[in-house]
Amino acid sequence: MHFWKKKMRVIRNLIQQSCSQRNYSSLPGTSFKFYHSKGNVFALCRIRNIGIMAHIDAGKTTTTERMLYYSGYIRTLGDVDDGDTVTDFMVQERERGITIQSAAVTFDWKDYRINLVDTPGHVDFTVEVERCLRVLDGAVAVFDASAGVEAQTLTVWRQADKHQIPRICFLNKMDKNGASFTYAVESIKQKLKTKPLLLQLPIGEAKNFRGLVDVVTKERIVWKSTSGLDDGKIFEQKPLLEADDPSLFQEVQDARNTLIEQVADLDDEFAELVLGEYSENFDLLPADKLQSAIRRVTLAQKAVPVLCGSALKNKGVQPLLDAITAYLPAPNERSYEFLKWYNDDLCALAFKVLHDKCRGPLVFIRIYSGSVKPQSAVYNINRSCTERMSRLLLPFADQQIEIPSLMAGNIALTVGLKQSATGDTIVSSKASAVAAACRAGRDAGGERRRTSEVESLLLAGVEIPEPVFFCTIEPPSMAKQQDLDNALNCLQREDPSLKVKLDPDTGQTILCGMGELHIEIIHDRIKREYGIETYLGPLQIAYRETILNAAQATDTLDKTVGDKRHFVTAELEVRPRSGERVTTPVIEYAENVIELLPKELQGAIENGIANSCIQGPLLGFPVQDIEVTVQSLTVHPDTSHTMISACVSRCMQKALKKASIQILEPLMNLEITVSEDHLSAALADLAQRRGSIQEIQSRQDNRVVVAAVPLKSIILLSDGTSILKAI
Ligand SMILES: Nc1nc2c(ncn2[C@@H]2O[C@H](COP(=O)(O)OP(=O)(O)OP(=O)(O)O)[C@@H](O)[C@H]2O)c(=O)[nH]1
Repeated sequence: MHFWKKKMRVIRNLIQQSCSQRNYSSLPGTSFKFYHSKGNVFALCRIRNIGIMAHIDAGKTTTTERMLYYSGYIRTLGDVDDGDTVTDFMVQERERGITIQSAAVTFDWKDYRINLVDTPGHVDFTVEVERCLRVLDGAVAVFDASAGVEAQTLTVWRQADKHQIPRICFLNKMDKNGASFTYAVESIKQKLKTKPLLLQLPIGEAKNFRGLVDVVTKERIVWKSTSGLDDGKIFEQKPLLEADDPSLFQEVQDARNTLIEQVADLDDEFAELVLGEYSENFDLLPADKLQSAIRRVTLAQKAVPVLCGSALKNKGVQPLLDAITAYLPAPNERSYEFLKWYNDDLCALAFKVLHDKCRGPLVFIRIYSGSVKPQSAVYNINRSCTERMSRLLLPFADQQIEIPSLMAGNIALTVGLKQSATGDTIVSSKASAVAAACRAGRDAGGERRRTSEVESLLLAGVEIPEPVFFCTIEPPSMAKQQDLDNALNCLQREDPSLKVKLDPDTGQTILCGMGELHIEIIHDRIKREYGIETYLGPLQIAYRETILNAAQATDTLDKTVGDKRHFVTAELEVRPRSGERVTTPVIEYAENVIELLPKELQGAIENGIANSCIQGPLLGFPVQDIEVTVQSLTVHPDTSHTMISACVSRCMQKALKKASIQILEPLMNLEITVSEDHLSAALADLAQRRGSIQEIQSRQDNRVVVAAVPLKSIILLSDGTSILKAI
C-alpha cells in the first residue's frame, strides 16, 4: 500500500518536475530586505529554536509548509506529493516524497522569530534527528491521528527525552478516515508515558472535521473557504456559546476543568491560585493565568500540551504556531551550565555540514553565547585550530541570506570553516578557550587536570550508532578512485552515520550505513552531485561477534630482526561484559603487571587488543561486549612496540576462540498493521522469518503486531527484492 502511494508520487513528481517547479531564484514570497532589516533584532525571549519530529509520513513537511505559508514566507502552498515543498529541496527528497536531511528555515510569526528544523522520519536517518535535537530548545511532535504513537515516534521521543527538550504534540490528519482524537491521546498516555494536556478538542473527525475548540479560551475556531480558495488563511474564531452546540459546550467545559486540575497538580503556584480565588468557579479563571501555568509545566517537562488539526486540509496550523510561541522555551529559558564559563564570549556548536559546489563547506552553528560576525577568526576546540569565517548566512532551506552579525540564541550558517565538522565546539579564540577552561577548572575545585578542563568545554556532540549494513563501492576506473575518495570524504563530513573503510584483504572501499535506503541515497548522491557512476557490491549485514564464557590464553613471540631480538610473552583473560553494550574492549591490568609496566608499553598492548577486536576470529566481524585482563607480560628490552602489539593481538585471538565466540545478528523492531482477516497470514510470515512476536494490539478495526525480526530475513527475499518495497 505504502509503496504504491510513494510510487505514484514519484511518477507524478517526475512528470511535474519538468513543467511546474517553483522558481527559487529569489527567496520565495517575502522580500530579502525584510529579513535584512529584522536580521537579528529579536530579543532572546522572542526567539524559538524548534524542531518538527515524528514517525515517517506523519505530516511534518506538510505542516512546516503551512507554517511558512501563513507566516508570509511563501506565497503558494507546496505539496509533498507534488514534490515542491520548501524544506524537502533535495532531488531525492522530491522524487521520493520523503525527508532525508533536516532543513532549517527561519520565519517570523506575530513578532516572534522562529528557527525551525524539519527532520526526517525514516529510521535510516535517525542520526539526522538527533543532531538537530541537540541544538534545539523545543520540539513539535507530529502524529497521524489515525495511528497514534508509531514505532519511530518512540525513538524520536526518547531522543528528545535524552536532550531534555520540552515538546508539544500535534495530532495531524484529523481529516483522514479512521482519525480518532481519543485513540491518539490514549496512545500518547500509554506508550510515551507522559501526561497529555488537551488544549483543543476537534469539531468533527475524519471527513466531518471542520475546526476545533480552544479549551483554554473556550473559543471555537472554524476554517472558511473564500471564493473557492481553501488555503486555511481565513477562519472564524469566536466564543463557544451553549446555544451553539450544547453537547460540545459541555464537553469543552469538562475538558477545561480537567485541564485546570491537571495543571494545578503539577504547578504549586497555579494550585494556590485555583484553590484560593477561583475554587468556587473555574469558569472565572482568566485564560492568561492558565496559559502561564501550562507554559511552566511544559518547560519543566512535567506534561505535554496536545493540539490537533489537518495540515493537508489547512486546518489547525495557525493555533499550532501560537502554541509554539506561547508554550515552548526561548533560548534564555534553557539552562546550560557551560555558559557561565564564557561570560559573553562566543560559544557555538557546529551541528551540520553541507557541501556547496561553489562555496565549499557550509557549517550550521547554534550560538549559545556571544555573537558572530563574518570575516572573523574563530577557534575550534575539538580540532585545536583557528579558522576564518568568511560569510554569515541565515538559512532558509536551500536559500540563504547574508547577515552582518548574529547574536546568541540563533542558528546560523557559516562559510569558510574548512576543518569544522558536526559536533565541534567553536569559540572566539584560543585565549577565550583557555580562560573558559580556567573558570571551569576553578568551578571544579581547581583539582581537575588540564585535559579534563578542555573536555568540559566541549559541548557534547551526538552519539552515532554503529552501522548495520555495508557493501563495497567501486569507481568505474582506477583513475576515478581519487574523486570517489574526495566525494566520500565530503559526504562523511555531512553525514556522521556514514562510515567508509578499506577492506584490508582486498583493498576495496567499503561503505557502511544505517540501512538500505541510506546506502541507496549515498550512491545516488555520488552520481548526481559528484558525477561519478559507482558500482555497489551486494548489500551485507554488519554482524558482530561476542563471547559467551571467560577464557585465558598465553602466547610468545620470539623473533630476531637484524641484530635485535624481539621477545614477548603475554597472558590474557577475556570475559563477556554484562550490562551496557560496549563496542570497544574494556581493558584491565592485573596488579603485578600495572605496577611494573612502563607507561609507553601500555599503548602498544592496548593497540594489540583493539586490533584483534576489529576482525573477530569467527567470521571477521568486530568483537563487542568483552572485558580483557592483562595477566602477565614479559618483554625483552630490545623489543619494538609493533612486536608487542602483534603478540598481544595473537594471544587475544587465541583467547577469543577458547571463549565460545558467537555471532550477534541485528534485529529490527517491527510494527505491522493488518486487518483481522490477514492477521494469521502475517503471523505465519513472521514465524517463517524467525521473528519473535512481542505483542498484538488493537488499533480501531486493525490489529498491530509488534515483533522483532532478524534484519537479514526482513530485507532480502529469496528473489533478492526487499520486503519493505514489497509491502
Ligand atoms: N489526510 C491527510 N494527509 C496528510 C496530512 N498531512 C500530510 N498528509 C499526507 O501524508 C503524506 C506524508 O506527508 P509529509 O508531510 O511528507 O510527512 P513527513 O512526516 O514530512 O514525512 P517524512 O519526512 O518523509 O517522514 C503525504 O502524502 C501528505 O500529503 C493531513 O493532515 N491529512
